[in-house]
Amino acid sequence: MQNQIFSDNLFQGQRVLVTGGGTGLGLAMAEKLVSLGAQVHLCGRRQHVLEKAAANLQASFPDSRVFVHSVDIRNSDKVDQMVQQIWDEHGGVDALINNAAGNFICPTEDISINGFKAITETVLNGTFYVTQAVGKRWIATQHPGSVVSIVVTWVWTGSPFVVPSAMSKSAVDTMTKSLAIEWGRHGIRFNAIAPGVIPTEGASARLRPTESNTDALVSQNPMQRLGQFSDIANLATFLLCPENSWLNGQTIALDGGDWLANGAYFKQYFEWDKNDWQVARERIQARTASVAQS
Ligand SMILES: CCCCCC(=O)SCCNC(=O)CCNC(=O)[C@H](O)C(C)(C)COP(=O)(O)OP(=O)(O)OC[C@H]1O[C@@H](n2cnc3c(N)ncnc32)[C@H](O)[C@@H]1OP(=O)(O)O
Ligand SMILES: NC(=O)c1ccc[n+]([C@@H]2O[C@H](COP(=O)([O-])OP(=O)(O)OC[C@H]3O[C@@H](n4cnc5c(N)ncnc54)[C@H](OP(=O)(O)O)[C@@H]3O)[C@@H](O)[C@H]2O)c1
Repeated sequence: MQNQIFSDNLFQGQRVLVTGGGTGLGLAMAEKLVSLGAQVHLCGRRQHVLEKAAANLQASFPDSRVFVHSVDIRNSDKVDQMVQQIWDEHGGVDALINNAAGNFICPTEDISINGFKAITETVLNGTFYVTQAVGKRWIATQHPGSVVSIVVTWVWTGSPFVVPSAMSKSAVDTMTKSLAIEWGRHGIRFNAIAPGVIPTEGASARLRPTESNTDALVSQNPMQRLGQFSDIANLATFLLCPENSWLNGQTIALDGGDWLANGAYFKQYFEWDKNDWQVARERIQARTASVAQS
């Protein structure tokens, strides 16, 4: 089942850095690449989460080579140190998946500047720091490379109640197109995936903190289902395949056609009153605190 679309060992000899690779969609993409022979580097802030993910991958794929890097991508110096270490100790990477992100729902008029920065400095600045640190080494060594960035369908629709994320993901979408042009001549490709809802613990806790029933999301979707890890793992793998060397500058929606049919998410939150928002905020912040302490 795992390797139905792709031939075994397709990524043998390929080395891939996955930001936010210790959980959710990042881990799903990393697992797929490992299953096809890739060496992967997982980056995230929480060392124990990364170590657990790496141990599980190594248990499932005993020949795999998985390395972890506990780094907050908002810190440009730490990002550069991580990438230099990867080059010094492992000879670099051949591909990068920009997947790490932060987000929470909040009426825009109520977001503090710190809240705005927590999201934008991760999604916009952090993505740039990692991309530049990797890309400049590829250019210096005339090494071809491929970047896949995970954005979201609200780069086309906009989205209420997640405006710092929407602004930042649009910037990453624009980076994808811009660097596809600027760095194409160095053999570096840029593409992006814009998923619809693929349930993960991290996203559900921060975007749907008070509702776990997804029936309405399923029934509104043209394909009558939500996304699965295999959906994004397969598309990321396809985009990163070195054989796809003319596939550059594209952002591909992966949502079963949902945004075409329904537009922006979160319109149901227009019904919420102050109390609903307070409850949502408390739940999101309790979740962030429990994750930080775990
Ligand atoms: C269709 C689906 C699309 C999915 C799109 C996604 O990206 S889903 C990705 C989901 N995954 C994640 O978000 C994982 C990582 N997220 C996180 O770690 C957190 O959620 C985070 C973004 C806030 C970053 O955590 P930090 O520990 O750096 O930040 P910290 O907890 O100190 O909060 C920073 C500021 O944000 C404010 N803040 C946090 N949660 C808030 C909330 N619900 N409503 C209002 N404000 C909030 C805090 O009060 C603080 O401001 P003050 O100091 O002013 O009080
Ligand atoms: N799930 C969906 O429905 C959906 C839809 C569209 C797009 N997306 C996108 O898919 C990506 C993955 O989301 P997910 O649903 O899998 O959520 P997730 O599990 O919460 O993933 C976010 C990852 O980013 C890491 N991270 C967050 N801030 C970081 C920072 N400052 N530095 C380094 N790493 C950081 C987190 O690890 P630490 O907390 O340990 O740092 C975590 O591993 C995100 O880009 C998200 O916007 C998701």
